[in-house]
Amino acid sequence: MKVFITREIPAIGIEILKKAGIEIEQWEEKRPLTQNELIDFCMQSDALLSAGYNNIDAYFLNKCNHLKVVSLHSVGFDNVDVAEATKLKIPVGHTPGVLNSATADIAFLLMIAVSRKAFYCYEKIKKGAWKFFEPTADLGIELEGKTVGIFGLGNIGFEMAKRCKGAYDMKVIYHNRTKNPKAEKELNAEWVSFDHLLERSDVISLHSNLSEETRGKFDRNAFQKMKRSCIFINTARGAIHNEEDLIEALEKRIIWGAGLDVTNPEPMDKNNPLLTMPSVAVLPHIGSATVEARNGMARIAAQNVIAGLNGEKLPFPVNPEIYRA
Ligand SMILES: NC(=O)C1=CN([C@@H]2O[C@H](COP(=O)(O)OP(=O)(O)OC[C@H]3O[C@@H](n4cnc5c(N)ncnc54)[C@H](O)[C@@H]3O)[C@@H](O)[C@H]2O)C=CC1
Ligand SMILES: O=C(O)C(=O)CO
Repeated sequence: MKVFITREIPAIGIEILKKAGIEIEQWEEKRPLTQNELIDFCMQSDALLSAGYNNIDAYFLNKCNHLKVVSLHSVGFDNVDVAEATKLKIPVGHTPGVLNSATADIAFLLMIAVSRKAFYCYEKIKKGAWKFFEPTADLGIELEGKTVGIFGLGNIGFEMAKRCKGAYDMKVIYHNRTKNPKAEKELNAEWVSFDHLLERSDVISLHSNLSEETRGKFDRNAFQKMKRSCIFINTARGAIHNEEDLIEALEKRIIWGAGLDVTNPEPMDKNNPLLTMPSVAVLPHIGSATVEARNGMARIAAQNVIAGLNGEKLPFPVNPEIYRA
């Protein structure tokens, strides 16, 4: 049995696969594979371990419908046509849980960085523009006792809410498809409608999946409903907000600031106007970039491959319905 891996992953994942006697072929180049290259490699393999947001669409899946498993080295699965995989009975695996703390830390870091214009002030020093102490310059806003609105209160959203509550005694409100009893009990979190989330939050932090329902949901209309002092944080997926509308909202001071770990497209162009705005902080999609999280992801991704190749239920399937009936 052979697995094709689309980018270097932590050694623990390779060790687990080797121990299970699985042959490994890995993409060695730094550039991302084209879809045709991906198809060519997968034609020679029984499983795919996708570690670089490859486009796993209906075309790919139908070409490679012999695959016994598509294992993602990520929790997000918006790069996969899951409905088509399910139709073709190809199990898709992902890596939930192990990256909750790492990703919530980045959301929390961005929130504080934006509230105090930290990235902008750092750039100021590097440019030699720090001349003297100015009592009215670079003023931020404080977070203590403010309201954080979580959009998508699942695993990572819960960890972000916990940090906000614990560090700043923030009031937690959230908008999610379903209510989250654990967050309501432990964090006194309150479910609110989408409009109330926009209107009441001092900080809005996105933690939902990217889907056709959430694509572009944070647009001009949404920004206009937010407080003028609102800080907008996105560590979920860049396509959940409309970038043009976000730039406009910041330029016209409709909202106060924004912190992004994810952009659309990625990488962000170095001349993007967001990169020079005082109350904006941008990071290059490093939410899960800790040793602990990445090792956990590699381990789970390898375990999903092994289960798929053995014809067993994946430990962490995205489409568990293929095992029913
Ligand atoms: N920046 C980074 O490096 C990382 C980004 N992510 C992103 O974070 C997302 C969330 O990850 P988890 O918390 O593990 O997933 P999760 O499945 O535990 O939580 C997602 C939550 O969003 C909710 N949701 C989905 N669509 C919604 C809608 N239309 N309206 C309201 N709520 C909705 C779901 O009900 C669920 O509670 C991933 O899908 C991924 O895109 C994940 C890890 C790292
Ligand atoms: O897991 C994900 O979905 C990421 O974005 C990176 O870990």
